[in-house]
Amino acid sequence: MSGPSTAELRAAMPLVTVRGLRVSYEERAVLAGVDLDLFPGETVALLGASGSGKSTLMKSLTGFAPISAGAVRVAGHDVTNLARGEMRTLRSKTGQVFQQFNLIPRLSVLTNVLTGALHGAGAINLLGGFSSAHRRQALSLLDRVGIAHKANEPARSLSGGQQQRVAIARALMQQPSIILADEPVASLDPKLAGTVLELLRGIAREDGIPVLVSLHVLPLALEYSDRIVGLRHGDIVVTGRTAHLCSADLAGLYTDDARDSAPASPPHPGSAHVRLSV
Ligand SMILES: Nc1ncnc2c1ncn2[C@@H]1O[C@H](COP(=O)(O)OP(=O)(O)OP(=O)(O)O)[C@@H](O)[C@H]1O
Repeated sequence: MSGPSTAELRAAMPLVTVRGLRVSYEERAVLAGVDLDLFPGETVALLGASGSGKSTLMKSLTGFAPISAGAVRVAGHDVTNLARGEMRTLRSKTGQVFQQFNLIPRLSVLTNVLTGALHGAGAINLLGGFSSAHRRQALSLLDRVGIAHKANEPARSLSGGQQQRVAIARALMQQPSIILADEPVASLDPKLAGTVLELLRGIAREDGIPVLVSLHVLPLALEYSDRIVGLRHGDIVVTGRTAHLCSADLAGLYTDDARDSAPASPPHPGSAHVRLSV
């Protein structure tokens, strides 16, 4: 199945709009004025060396980073100015997938998926347990990620790749408007990594939601994303359709330099400052 065309992506309204985002920790700028749009149905790979600001950018989308300047809108919410109670709504719409899966090991696979419904809060009666509708939904999601046969096994008995599928099903239980996956395959071997990224990309397309996935392995980004955004010292220095980029365009993200860890603005002369049209 082919991905959304450029025209289709452009026609759609971005679900995420970030403009001039600055995040500082103890007066040290970690994001130095980042602009980003995420469109429905696309998988965007976020690349950059360790400490370049990938996780901070993701945290900024859910209000977990100390934003000092700029505008961040996610699914209609102004993250820099959330009304009372809006933070919970925003986070309930944001499916998150992590490197270490973050499952509850002793609980069954099915129960782990059901915990995704807790983000919706009110609908769940914790004392009474989950509704049969939620159970049916969770089972159907486990089927979708190819792991329904493990529903009653404790999560700890699953392999890493299987656990990440459970974590993805849990994220889908939230009926998310967006999925943020922070190094979701860093603990998996390359073959499993590919299948998990293929799954995420399929979800983006089928459900028409953006998936933002941070990765450390260039070939995986080049194979499993529609668009690439490369951070260097808190600044986006490479961005473009994946089909228009190659490893050489991205190498500058990882070159050493003599800088301290403060963000570069303007970028270091040796860095790739590539902007390709979407
Ligand atoms: N809570 C915090 N307090 C102080 N500094 C922080 C905090 N969180 C992140 N930083 C700093 O911000 C910079 C960017 O961190 P971030 O985790 O966003 O990088 P990253 O690109 O995701 O790195 P990695 O690939 O290693 O996960 C780093 O220098 C980090 O030390």
